[in-house]
Amino acid sequence: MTATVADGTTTSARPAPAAVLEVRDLAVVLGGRPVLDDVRLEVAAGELLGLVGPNGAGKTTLLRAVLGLVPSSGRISVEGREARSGRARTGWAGAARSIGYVPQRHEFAWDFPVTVEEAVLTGRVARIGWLRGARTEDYRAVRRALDRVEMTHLRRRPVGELSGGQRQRVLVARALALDPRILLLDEPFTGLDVPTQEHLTELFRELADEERAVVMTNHDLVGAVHACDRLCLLNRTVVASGTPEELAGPEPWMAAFGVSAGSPLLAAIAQVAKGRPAEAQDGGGRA
Ligand SMILES: Nc1ncnc2c1ncn2[C@@H]1O[C@H](COP(=O)(O)OP(=O)(O)OP(=O)(O)O)[C@@H](O)[C@H]1O
Repeated sequence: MTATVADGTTTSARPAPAAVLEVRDLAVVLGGRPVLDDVRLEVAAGELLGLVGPNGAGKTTLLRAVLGLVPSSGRISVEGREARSGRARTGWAGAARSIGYVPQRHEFAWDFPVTVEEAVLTGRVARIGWLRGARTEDYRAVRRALDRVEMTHLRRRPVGELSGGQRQRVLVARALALDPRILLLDEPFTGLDVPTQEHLTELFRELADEERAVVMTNHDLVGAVHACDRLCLLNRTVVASGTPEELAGPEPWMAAFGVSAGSPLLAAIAQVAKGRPAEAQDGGGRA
């Protein structure tokens, strides 16, 4: 595992496994303003990566750039195949089948008159296509995804009648309906109670342990330090990245978040990072 700090310092504890998602020199300009610059990121199979940074740091934009939803330049490769090279989109259609995306909950049209099952089926569009009908295998994939998030019993419920936690599970199931190698989750815990957060964290851990690369943005920094194998501290560019243990010191957090040395946040992060169980320090359930 490698910890890289923006000043170029790199420490390496063991060789990094092959990256399933690789981002190089990524830049995004929106409304004439640079939002991301020189972003470099690698995520390996089996890894749960926390993408953290202050409001407006570009976390959502980074996920959207990986999905090809915002104009960008740089190189993005998915499972070893280039989805973007320079300014050219080369293999985005193929990449879309490998990536499951869970947007922020408010981005989904919950007042649309569809059932849970139908909403999850929309996650198969990259495989089915817009104009073809769903087949038995698609409904089977939906059923498996709903089982996974324990929502099968609510499959005929209109999505507008669901609670916040149930809606979050539907969005996760919708992403899982593709059986993706990469899962991108944008603030999956916002507005959820602690038991629901813990339950979803366990699920994300399991999904990573199945050799998926899981990336989640999270405003709960202490929670991210506790749960993730590795953290990427983003503020327009990658300020630092490494395991929670490698990032236990205050400097990267002060640089990324602009907090002062006396911030209680720094002590909480250090305490959680150093107190993580040995198996978590070794990358969760990964071999
Ligand atoms: N469509 C857009 N046009 C212009 N600027 C945009 C657009 N979308 C996002 N931005 C700007 O890009 C910057 C990064 O936004 P982004 O939503 O990626 O940040 P974030 O780290 O996810 O923030 P938060 O934690 O508040 O959700 C912000 O300054 C935002 O105003």
